[in-house]
Amino acid sequence: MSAIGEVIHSSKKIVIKIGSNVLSDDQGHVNKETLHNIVEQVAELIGQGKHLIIVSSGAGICGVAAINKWSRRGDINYKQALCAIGQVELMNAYKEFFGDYDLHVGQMLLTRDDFGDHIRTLNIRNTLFTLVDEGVVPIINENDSVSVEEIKIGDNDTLGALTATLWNADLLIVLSDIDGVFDKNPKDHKDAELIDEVYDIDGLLDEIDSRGKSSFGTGGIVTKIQAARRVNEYGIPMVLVNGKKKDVIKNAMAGTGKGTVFFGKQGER
Ligand SMILES: Nc1ncnc2c1ncn2[C@@H]1O[C@H](COP(=O)(O)OP(=O)(O)O)[C@@H](O)[C@H]1O
Ligand SMILES: N[C@@H](CCC(=O)OP(=O)(O)O)C(=O)O
Repeated sequence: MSAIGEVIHSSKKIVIKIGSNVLSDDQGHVNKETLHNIVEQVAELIGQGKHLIIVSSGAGICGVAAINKWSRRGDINYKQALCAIGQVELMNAYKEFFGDYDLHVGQMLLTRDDFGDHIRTLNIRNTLFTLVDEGVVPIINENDSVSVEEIKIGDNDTLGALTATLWNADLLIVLSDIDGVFDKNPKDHKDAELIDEVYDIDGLLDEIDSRGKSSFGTGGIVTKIQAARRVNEYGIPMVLVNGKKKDVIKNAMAGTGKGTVFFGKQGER
């Protein structure tokens, strides 16, 4: 079996982070086919007895499509208003699609402060454990409408990693719009080569060109690598695969398909 397949099979508690570009089309409408396929795969994992938490981006871009204006407004109050609108669109889609599998969803909107406060982290943990124990799928996003610069987490790769460590997950899966980490941006370079296993993150950062990100993305590949570093420090591996590809998790488990798995030094074999 492939390393990615093995790591997903052997993990019981999994956090899946889904990027804006995976969820929305070029105009910002929820990409229903892709999202439904991801939900189907999550439902299947739950059916196999795994515990799942979703960290979902996409509020901002779904807000643009929903209200059909303000897309070019740079002012923070408009950005926050768009997230308030788009978060509803996003959750409507999740509620509808998980409903097809008789699964309920619960929304949690968090800020950086929540992760720095002992009582709040305890409450987050309690809520997460209760939802998951009761078979409900928690869907987390940053609380963008209240997150001014000073208290912002800033990107959901980091939020995914913070969630994975807080919940003591066995694995973080990041779904983006690329097949994994390459030696250079595959969107700009046809000859970019995929790196399928990473044990040394400092070495990786020295080795690759990490410039550029997708149109709606926030952090690019750098925040994904930082997220890997964060979870690897706790002994949690991270898998990066292309969430736009149909059945990507299923195929990874079957040993087909591409991706990068970050084991970190602790996972060195
Ligand atoms: N070396 C690299 N390997 C893979 N992707 C890269 C690399 N350098 C830059 N990128 C860019 O990072 C993007 C993914 O990050 P981002 O746009 O933030 O996505 P998401 O919305 O999934 O968080 C890719 O679309 C790609 O253009
Ligand atoms: N919280 C923001 C997403 C921030 C973010 O990190 O986006 P992405 O890089 O697409 O994962 C939103 O919902 O629009």
